[in-house]
Amino acid sequence: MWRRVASLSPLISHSKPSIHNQAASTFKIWESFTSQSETVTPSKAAPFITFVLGGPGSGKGTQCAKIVEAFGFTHVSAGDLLRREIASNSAYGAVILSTIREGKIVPSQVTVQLILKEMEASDNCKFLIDGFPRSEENRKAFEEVIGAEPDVVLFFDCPEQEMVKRVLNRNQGRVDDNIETIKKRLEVFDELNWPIVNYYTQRGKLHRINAVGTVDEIFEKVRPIFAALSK
Ligand SMILES: Nc1ncnc2c1ncn2[C@@H]1O[C@H](COP(=O)(O)OP(=O)(O)O)[C@@H](O)[C@H]1O
Ligand SMILES: Nc1ccn([C@H]2C[C@H](O)[C@@H](COP(=O)(O)OP(=O)(O)O)O2)c(=O)n1
Ligand SMILES: [Mg+2]
Repeated sequence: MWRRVASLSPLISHSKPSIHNQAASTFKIWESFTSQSETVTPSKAAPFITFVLGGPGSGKGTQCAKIVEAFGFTHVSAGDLLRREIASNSAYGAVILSTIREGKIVPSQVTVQLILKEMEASDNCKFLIDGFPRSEENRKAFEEVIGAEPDVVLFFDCPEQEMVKRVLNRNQGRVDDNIETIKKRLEVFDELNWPIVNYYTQRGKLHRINAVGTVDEIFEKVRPIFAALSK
């Protein structure tokens, strides 16, 4: 495992080394990495982070499962973490539920803390952060709290009509998988997603993937991105 991660390390970049070092102390994995190889410098041993963008129903979760299987990432789904929070009747649960039901975005502070906790609890160092960031506010909050930028950003680009069709057929009993909420989610997505896409395009990190096709066809476009990194 370490060798694979070490081989990914030349592609790992971090824009704010000082904040990163500060946040690094919060990662158990950081300590284990730095003690595992004498050739590894701290900046190379940081977590390898992939953000997974795309509208509702674009296939993020489905492709994440394939990436986990093929490349050993840990899947951190922002939506799943928020739904877990609702189910646990936590202090934030009611607010999260009404926000999701309205098709809006939960305050970044809440989501980033949940993501951070999940990353801290993992022994893995390769993370797929699915459904995040969904706004510039999300993106900035992550950078401030975690102190690192993603190494790779995937964007599953899917026509609205196809996304609506998939969400309505999803059948997972989700409160937001109904036509009224989907319309709102698509409006929010259209309003907030493009600045994020533009930001990571400018930074040379974005991989735009046409999300129309079978699950396997789409994964064949995803695979080379990670295969190249682990060479
Ligand atoms: N390429 C695809 N073609 C058709 N249906 C798909 C495809 N990928 C995923 N699905 C289905 O569409 C629905 C939404 O997929 P999901 O992975 O949950 O998307 P997201 O996480 O982006 O909302 C699910 O029911 C899933 O099985
Ligand atoms: N970064 C995030 C991710 C999800 N949410 C909320 C709002 C989203 O509509 C719901 C569901 O997110 P999820 O990623 O599970 O949704 P899809 O898989 O794209 O259908 O959670 C959020 O507020 N902030
Ligand atoms: Mg999903």
